[in-house]
Amino acid sequence: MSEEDPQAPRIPQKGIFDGESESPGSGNVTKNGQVTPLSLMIPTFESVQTLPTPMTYTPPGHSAKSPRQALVISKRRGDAVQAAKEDVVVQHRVVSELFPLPEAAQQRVSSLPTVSESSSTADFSLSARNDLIEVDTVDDQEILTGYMLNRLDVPMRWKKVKQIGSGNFSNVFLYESVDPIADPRLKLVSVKRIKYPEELVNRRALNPQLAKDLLSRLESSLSREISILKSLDYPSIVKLYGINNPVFITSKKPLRDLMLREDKLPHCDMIMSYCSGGDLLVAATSCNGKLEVSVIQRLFSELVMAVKYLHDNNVIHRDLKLENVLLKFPLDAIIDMKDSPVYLKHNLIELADFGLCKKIEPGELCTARCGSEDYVSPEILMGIPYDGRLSDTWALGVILFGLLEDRLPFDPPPNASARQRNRATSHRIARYEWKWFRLLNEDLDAKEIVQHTLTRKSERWRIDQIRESSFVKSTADALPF
Ligand SMILES: Nc1ncnc2c1ncn2[C@@H]1O[C@H](COP(=O)(O)OP(=O)(O)OP(=O)(O)O)[C@@H](O)[C@H]1O
Repeated sequence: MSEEDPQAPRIPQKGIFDGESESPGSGNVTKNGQVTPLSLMIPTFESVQTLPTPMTYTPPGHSAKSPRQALVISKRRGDAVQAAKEDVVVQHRVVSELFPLPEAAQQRVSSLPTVSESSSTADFSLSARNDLIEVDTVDDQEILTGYMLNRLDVPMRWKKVKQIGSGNFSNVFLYESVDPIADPRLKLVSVKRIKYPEELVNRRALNPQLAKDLLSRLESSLSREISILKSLDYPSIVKLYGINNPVFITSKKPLRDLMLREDKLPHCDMIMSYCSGGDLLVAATSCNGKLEVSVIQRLFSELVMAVKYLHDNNVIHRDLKLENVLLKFPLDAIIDMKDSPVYLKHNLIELADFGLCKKIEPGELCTARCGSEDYVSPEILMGIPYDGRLSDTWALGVILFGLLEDRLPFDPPPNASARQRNRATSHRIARYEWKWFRLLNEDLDAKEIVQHTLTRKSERWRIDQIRESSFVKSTADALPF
């Protein structure tokens, strides 16, 4: 596809937002002059019928948002503070879900890759099977045997220390080497253990077609994540060192191959670099809004360099968010380093979670509606083909705003009325409805980045423009990588 916008469906009704032609904040004006909220429906577009689909799955018994409105609010974010305080990992189900649950029709699910981005399910080995799938679950595995990407023939062993994270698709653990190792980076590693959809694990009423579909999506996203991570080499991007089974590296259809061999769904452990500072969401939240602008500038500039590396290599991330920016050291240690030469010499972050990334052709547009609710761009919400690099720079704007304002831009504003609070985040995103509060009267060059990224795509800054902005340039120029 060309870089030009394809012929997206035009919306005939007045007052319905089309993501490009309406000005932010506009709506239907009634006879008495009141503005009614916009309706967000697109009649047809490939597999998309109704928009926006809220990009969150809320499991029964969980409320999607807690009433507090700050960076600490909502879903995983609400849990994050509690988790940080109690040093526990909180289970959460939010966003960027590749796997619809069987009851998805009634529930709120996001991130279904369109057919063009999923692999074919036609020859999936399950097709010949009955509807029972045995899953090799290893939740309590204390000793992990793994193979380095460059030495797939030599097993190495690590011992589990603790769980350090949890996402929709994985649990993440800290492991420590039990063998003598030459490379000190392999002493402490993080292990991303892929979570299989619960329906597969519990073997609940699984329709074989659905099972095939789920497994096919799982396999394609897993293979994509592994192959792209293998190809990346940048200090500020998480490193994939090894894997628990070489078949995940050597085969293009590892799940099918392993299922044929072992007659059960194999577990997948990705052995990766460890970031002892945890994720930026928890770190920033623990500062209670007191993160200094100079520290934000240092971390954000490095993040911009990481995303520039990706885009220069035709890779889009599609799930940029505070939770996926990992700190190499605890935030306190980073702040204490500020006056040391180390501060600008070494990478302080690693960008993680490449589960939704994609290698693209230079002008290619994407169609998969994926991402995380708070960070997703209007064009993805609208279901029109999108330039993944511009959706990444939108997400960078959300991240920077979040760090500067201590709240995410499309959360209900601090002074929101009850009606505004009840409105979906996607509604505010589609209307580009965000405002400065804390920084309203501040003259800060960081603000121009937010202004030029949280805007319609025809005006949105690309990564090189963010890199050259005054807020990023001075720091990025000083980094040796
Ligand atoms: N290398 C690492 N070092 C330290 N912590 C990590 C590392 N990798 C992941 N984590 C922690 O685990 C969490 C989940 O990891 P990750 O985002 O890769 O999983 P996921 O299942 O793909 O998540 P999501 O639901 O956001 O897609 C991260 O937010 C982070 O807190």
